[in-house]
Amino acid sequence: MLELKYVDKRYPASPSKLYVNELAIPAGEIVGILGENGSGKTTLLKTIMGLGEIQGGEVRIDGRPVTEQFDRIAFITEEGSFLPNLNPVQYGRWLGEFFPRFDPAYYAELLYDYELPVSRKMRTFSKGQKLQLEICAGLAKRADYLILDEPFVGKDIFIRQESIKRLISSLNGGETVLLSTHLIDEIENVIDRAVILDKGLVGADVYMDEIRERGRSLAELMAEVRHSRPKIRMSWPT
Ligand SMILES: Nc1ncnc2c1ncn2[C@@H]1O[C@H](COP(=O)(O)OP(=O)(O)OP(=O)(O)O)[C@@H](O)[C@H]1O
Repeated sequence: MLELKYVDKRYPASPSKLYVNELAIPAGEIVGILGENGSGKTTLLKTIMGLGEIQGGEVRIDGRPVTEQFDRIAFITEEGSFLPNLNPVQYGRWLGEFFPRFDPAYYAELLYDYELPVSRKMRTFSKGQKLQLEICAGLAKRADYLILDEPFVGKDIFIRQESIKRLISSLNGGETVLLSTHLIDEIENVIDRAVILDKGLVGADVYMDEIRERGRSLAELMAEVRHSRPKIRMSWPT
């Protein structure tokens, strides 16, 4: 179980902030972290990963601070690996040194399944291949939490669909997936739950089954969150 309580995150010299009163995500859920540009999705995901200081509150996994359990989390970024001059085999050795649960045999199997060029430097990979390699690395870390921040940016529809399909089918049911994206139509049938951020606050937190039962769509719900935001009256000086 991932739990956030009274989390208060601010940036120096910026009016932006994130405040999460209470958010509990049981193991095994696939959760969409959604919201407009600048609503706080990346900030929330980084906070969950224990990156950067928070001004208040706590983030815990199974009752223990997230900062003591980095090995349980895999972060799959849109940029791909931070080690572009390595090839996937060398990258696998590096992962094995830093992630105690890393499973080299599973990694090799995934690289083969994804048909990735194993002896080419990662900087020569296409955006789609970089994403797929990061998915292989994330899964092979045998992490309990897979965090994907805007993984589909710059990828074509086939790579997007294939990557998400493979990722979901590779899960063993115990992993929790947190996925931020603007492509809500594409993940609507993949996620179990949607957490919609609005100006740094949780505007809605709903299960997809509930949305479907009510005959609603994610897009409608997001619009509702937007419209229920208190309006600030602006007037030009006379
Ligand atoms: N390092 C930083 N310093 C100051 N302000 C920041 C920093 N990072 C993010 N912010 C601000 O925090 C707010 C939330 O940013 P964040 O990147 O979390 O939003 P987002 O929902 O991921 O946006 P997008 O969909 O555009 O990627 C924004 O107003 C942003 O300008």
